[in-house]
Amino acid sequence: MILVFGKTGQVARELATLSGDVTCLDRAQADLSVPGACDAAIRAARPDAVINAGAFTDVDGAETQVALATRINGAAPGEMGRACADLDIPLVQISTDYVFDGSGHAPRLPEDPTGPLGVYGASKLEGETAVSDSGCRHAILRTSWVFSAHGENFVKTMLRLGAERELLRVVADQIGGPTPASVIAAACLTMVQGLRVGAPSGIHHLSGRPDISWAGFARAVFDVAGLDCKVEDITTADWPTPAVRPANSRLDCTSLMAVFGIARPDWRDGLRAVIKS
Ligand SMILES: NC(=O)C1=CN([C@@H]2O[C@H](COP(=O)(O)OP(=O)(O)OC[C@H]3O[C@@H](n4cnc5c(N)ncnc54)[C@H](OP(=O)(O)O)[C@@H]3O)[C@@H](O)[C@H]2O)C=CC1
Ligand SMILES: Cc1cn([C@H]2C[C@H](O)[C@@H](COP(=O)(O)OP(=O)(O)O[C@H]3O[C@@H](C)C(=O)[C@@H](O)[C@H]3O)O2)c(=O)[nH]c1=O
Repeated sequence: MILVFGKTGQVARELATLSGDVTCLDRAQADLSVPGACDAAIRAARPDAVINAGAFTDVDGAETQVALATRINGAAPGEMGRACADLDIPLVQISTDYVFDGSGHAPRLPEDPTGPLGVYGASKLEGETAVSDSGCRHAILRTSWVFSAHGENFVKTMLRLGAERELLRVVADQIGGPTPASVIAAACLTMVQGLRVGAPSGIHHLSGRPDISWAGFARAVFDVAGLDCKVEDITTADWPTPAVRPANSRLDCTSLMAVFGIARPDWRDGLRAVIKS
């Protein structure tokens, strides 16, 4: 059995759909903000592997809830890692493109220098380090711009706003790869299997192709949904937010193919499926 944290989230919901071998825990069963809760949950469940799909994902909210975001995204994964090391089971930790500073135009490799611009990214980077330092067999999967039919995401925001308005202003100078939650869930399961049969611990990237701006992604959403809403390209400076987002979120995903045989998905397929559902 694979134990999954973050039951109500986008990725965990897809994990539960994909596999009958997962047990997902919600906040009431394991509160990631409470020291000891993850350790106790793992020891009680005695799983064969753990996937952490739980996180504080409110990027702007993290700027003012620093301690809580850091506890959930930084300390809790470390606690999971230490429990997994003790029980000799693998851990898959999901992380984010927001650990990078967004400079330049080249796709980031897993080993490239990090430099988070905000609290969310910094807290997720702390989680990565804590998992790496825990001594467990692990895979850290950095992904980006996650969307699904459930929960909070950019696609659902665009569908809501696009149905109400004729024109939306959307930033065109932040570039990244939208990624279906279902693809991330499938990748997590593949990585668990790989780690169980000896794949090396490490960090990998997974994002949908082709890379695009948020404005371009919004246009694709309206196109697929048949919504008559225009998109005006704006700059990051035109859309001030509490947290600074990276301009270049391109991820180089080749190591995921090399180690686990997982290819970059075309996000347009996922978008059609999500909007249809
Ligand atoms: N969303 C995105 O665009 C991206 C996400 N990621 C990463 O992917 C992973 C999955 O993200 P996604 O599925 O979108 O996440 P969601 O925001 O959809 O879900 C987050 C989950 O974490 C849970 N959670 C939050 N706080 C706590 C807590 N204190 N105790 C227990 N559970 C808690 C939430 O529970 P509740 O419903 O109770 O709040 C929810 O189940 C995360 O690690 C995230 O950082 C990476 C890149 C992009
Ligand atoms: C709603 C809206 C947003 N925007 C901009 C703001 C921002 O720069 C960009 C994306 O907005 P959001 O706030 O939805 O996205 P954001 O919460 O920043 O998404 C991030 O979430 C975390 C969890 C991650 O890990 C990242 O990979 C990424 O997916 O779009 C517009 O320009 N116009 C709009 O109408």
